[in-house]
Amino acid sequence: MTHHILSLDQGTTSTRAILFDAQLSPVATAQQEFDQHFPQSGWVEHDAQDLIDTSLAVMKDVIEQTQITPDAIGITNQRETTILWNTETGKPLDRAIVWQDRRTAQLCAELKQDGFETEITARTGLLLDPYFSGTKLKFLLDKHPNARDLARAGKVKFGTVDSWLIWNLTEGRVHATDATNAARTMLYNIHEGAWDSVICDKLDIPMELLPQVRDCADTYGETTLLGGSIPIRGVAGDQQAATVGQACFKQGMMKSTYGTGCFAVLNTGDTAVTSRNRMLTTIAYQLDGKPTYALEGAIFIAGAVVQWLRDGLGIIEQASDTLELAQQADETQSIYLVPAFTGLGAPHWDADARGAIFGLTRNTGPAEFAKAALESVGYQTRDLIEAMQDDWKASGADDPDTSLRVDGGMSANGFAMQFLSDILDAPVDQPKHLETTALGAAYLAGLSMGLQPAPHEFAKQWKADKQFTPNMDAATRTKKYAGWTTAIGRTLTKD
Ligand SMILES: Nc1ncnc2c1ncn2[C@@H]1O[C@H](COP(=O)(O)OP(=O)(O)O)[C@@H](O)[C@H]1O
Ligand SMILES: O=P(O)(O)OC[C@H](O)CO
Repeated sequence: MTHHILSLDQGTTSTRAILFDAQLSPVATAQQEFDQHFPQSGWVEHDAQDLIDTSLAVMKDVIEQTQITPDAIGITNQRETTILWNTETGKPLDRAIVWQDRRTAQLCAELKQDGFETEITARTGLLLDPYFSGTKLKFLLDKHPNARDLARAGKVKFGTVDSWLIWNLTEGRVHATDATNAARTMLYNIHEGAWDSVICDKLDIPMELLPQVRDCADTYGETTLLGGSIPIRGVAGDQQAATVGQACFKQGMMKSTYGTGCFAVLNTGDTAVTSRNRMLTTIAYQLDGKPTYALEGAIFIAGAVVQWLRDGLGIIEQASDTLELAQQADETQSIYLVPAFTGLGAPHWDADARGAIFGLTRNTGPAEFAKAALESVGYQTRDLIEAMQDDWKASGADDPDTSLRVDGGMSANGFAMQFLSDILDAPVDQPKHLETTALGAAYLAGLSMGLQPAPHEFAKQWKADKQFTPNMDAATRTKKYAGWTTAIGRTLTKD
């Protein structure tokens, strides 16, 4: 009998549901955007109820479109975003603090001065940065003075978005997260596979409020809110779900997702590789109680630079216009756009850097801007990949895979992907369905139900729809990348 899995992808700007059939082909899709709240400079919040409402709406939509009740649900989500709620009222204590929110920068700086970053990295694989949940949670507990006592009495719980969704979908019966989401909280010891009491003590976080950590393919209760009783059987953070969806199951394999930002993940297998280049050590996925580790690099601005060309400069009408425009650019101009609109992420981690453009002449126009914007994504990816590969080789491992699997909205841009291949001097592989995040969550749920084959069998089904191969001579590549390195050097606010 054929079966269907409903994948829920709760992202930063929108919530999507995709119903997959037994072959993991998409059957129906629904999407809803929700409001972003910016109460102060550098603060980003979501109304936690919006995340529930849009999730229920899109899931009901695909069920209504198809009249199919899915066999299971897989959840994938924006990571790190922090929610605290009262278990008696079911209401959040505050708005969700989103991963992009920088309000705890000062607290992180103080903890760094105390020398606490070494502890954080050794235990969690992360850096001491406001990006992660730990200091956001401390902020919320400090703001609501009785929250700690209520937490100790089991009346206040914490969760990343996955836990909040599971709690609501199971109507308060299950308080759980998966290992990949836990690994982004800065409270989870990725080596021991347990919440870390030293970090929780330091941040004054009562451990009673933390969710139970489970595998990515596991049981997460059932929901009766969509008609019938549907089990939740797969959970992973969105970048990790994309790693699964891209079938990067062997160590040395890499994927890079190009949405608003870009997140590159390198599977390092059983080894949690410590970075000497300020990359993150994280969990790619956890199956049968066994974590598979990864190195991760995050670029905050990728497709968002194209949005800026459209909404900020008004030089294009839609994102895809950049392709033709970039092809018309004057080859003799060397324009570098460093899109540090919200600082620079890995490997620089310079929160104070701001965007810059170099090499302008009187002949510079929209075409050169478009080209420089698309190229900036390739250059930034090379920065990440070189840092991760260096870490990987320094760990004594064999050379990593040279090919890069790409997905996400911006990977539809042929100019950007060809330049990426040129500047990396490596093949860039694109699968047919770019919705690999949702696919990964559906696969995990199917695996847990026994409806999908083991990872190595699933990996055989992965096919590149398009491959970009390097077509740039070595001298040009070296010269162009040297120009980028100079541009970055002139943009950074610190050495
Ligand atoms: N053809 C294209 N060329 C360049 N950028 C694109 C193209 N299509 C989409 N994008 C960019 O990709 C992003 C949307 O991708 P998506 O995967 O939906 O992102 P997210 O999940 O972060 O919202 C936008 O920032 C948009 O500017
Ligand atoms: O929701 P996205 O696709 O922008 O992904 C956000 C990341 O999970 C943040 O770490």
